[in-house]
Amino acid sequence: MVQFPEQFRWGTGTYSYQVEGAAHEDGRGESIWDRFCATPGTIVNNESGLVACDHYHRYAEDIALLKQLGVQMYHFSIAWPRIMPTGRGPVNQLGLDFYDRLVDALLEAGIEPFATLYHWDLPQALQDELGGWANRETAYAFAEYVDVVTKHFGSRIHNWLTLNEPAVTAFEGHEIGIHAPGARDVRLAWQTTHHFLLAHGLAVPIIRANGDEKTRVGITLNFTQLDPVSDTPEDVAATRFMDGKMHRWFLDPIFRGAYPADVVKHLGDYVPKTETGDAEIIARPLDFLGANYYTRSVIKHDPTAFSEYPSVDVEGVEHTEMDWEVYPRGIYNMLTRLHREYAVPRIYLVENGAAFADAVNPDDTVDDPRRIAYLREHLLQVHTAIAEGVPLAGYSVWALLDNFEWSEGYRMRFGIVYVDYPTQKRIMKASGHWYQKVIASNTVH
Ligand SMILES: CO[C@H](O)c1c[n+]2c([nH]1)[C@H](O)[C@@H](O)[C@H](O)[C@H]2CO
Repeated sequence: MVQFPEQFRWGTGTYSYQVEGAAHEDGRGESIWDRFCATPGTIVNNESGLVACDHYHRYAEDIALLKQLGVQMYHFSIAWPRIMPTGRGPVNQLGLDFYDRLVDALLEAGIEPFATLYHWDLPQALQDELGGWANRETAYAFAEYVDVVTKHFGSRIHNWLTLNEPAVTAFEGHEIGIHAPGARDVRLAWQTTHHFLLAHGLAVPIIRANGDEKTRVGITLNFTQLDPVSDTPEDVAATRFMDGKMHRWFLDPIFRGAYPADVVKHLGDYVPKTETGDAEIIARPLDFLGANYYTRSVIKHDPTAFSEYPSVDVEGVEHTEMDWEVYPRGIYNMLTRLHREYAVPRIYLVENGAAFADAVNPDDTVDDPRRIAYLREHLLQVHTAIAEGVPLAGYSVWALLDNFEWSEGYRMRFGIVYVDYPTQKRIMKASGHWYQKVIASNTVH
């Protein structure tokens, strides 16, 4: 049994496009994910976030679940297309009204809102008019949107995350093309990384100016344990590059003020175009780093590869429904690395969880022992990292609800609460009951 620190905060989360639904309601504008999902063949079963978990209407019921769990914090994202339906200019009051209801209900429930300003749902109008994140102008449009939102919520929301996982939306959305907007252009993908980071840096002082003495600002980055399939120089070099692409390309400009030289060298003339002053904007000091961890990837060299090296499947070990290896030690490695190599002032673990084939029993219960085991093993590693001095202030399990899992649609269930989509009935899974006890006792057995 391990005891977590006194002030340690427990949470969970959802994100706008994955749970809200109400895609055409109350003035919400089209997002690139609405457009992407409308393109046949992009999403399993051609599903979309049009209805999702109907959280837009059922948020009070979902906050009651948060209260039942006993969480102290709740991660959610604000949908830019609800606030500024065309991305710039006119503000949609009904969009602000929804998040007013959500935030006020969270505060009423004694739950700290952790708001992410961008979780991939760019207004489609900006994709059409500017080319989306390929255009530097979109970073400035993001800054305008951030100003509107933080002026409105700055006295009630004190924990802000500018972006969620710029690496994932940059490369899966613009290089691999399995995420919106579905581009497949290596040069464009790398250029979007710079515009995401610029958007982040532009947002930081705006959030602070519109906040108060309790305002804290961060960004959420994704981390995967990366190991070479062999110790040959080629496999080791391929792994180092992927660590550069997915981790250091974002950590270094934010915490060290420059892109990693080895990746810049590798990219050659594919390196993004930047402007004087960008590095200083991106490196504006943060109060905390949000970190997401799920799995390990074992990387191998491929002589034809340039920007993406393949991973190999590891036999004989547990995998989740996403075919992700269960590798708890990786969360420890990630946390201690951030502390050791980047001296991050404070870290929140924003997402950690697993998809398993959950099913409802005849008595309306959901047994998910594998998710409990996954969470327990990762939390034990988290505790070890904290005991070694990592400034981890809180942990948030992904996710509160089963939800729209991007290109996988609804077949992947990450929730500690089961969602029966046809009826929208919520059922707390065994893992939810287990997590409730963890929070109540602040211990993991
Ligand atoms: C390698 O996993 C990534 O870090 C990652 C995993 N996940 C994410 N990022 C996204 O932030 C969530 O929207 C997903 O629902 C969630 C589960 O897939």
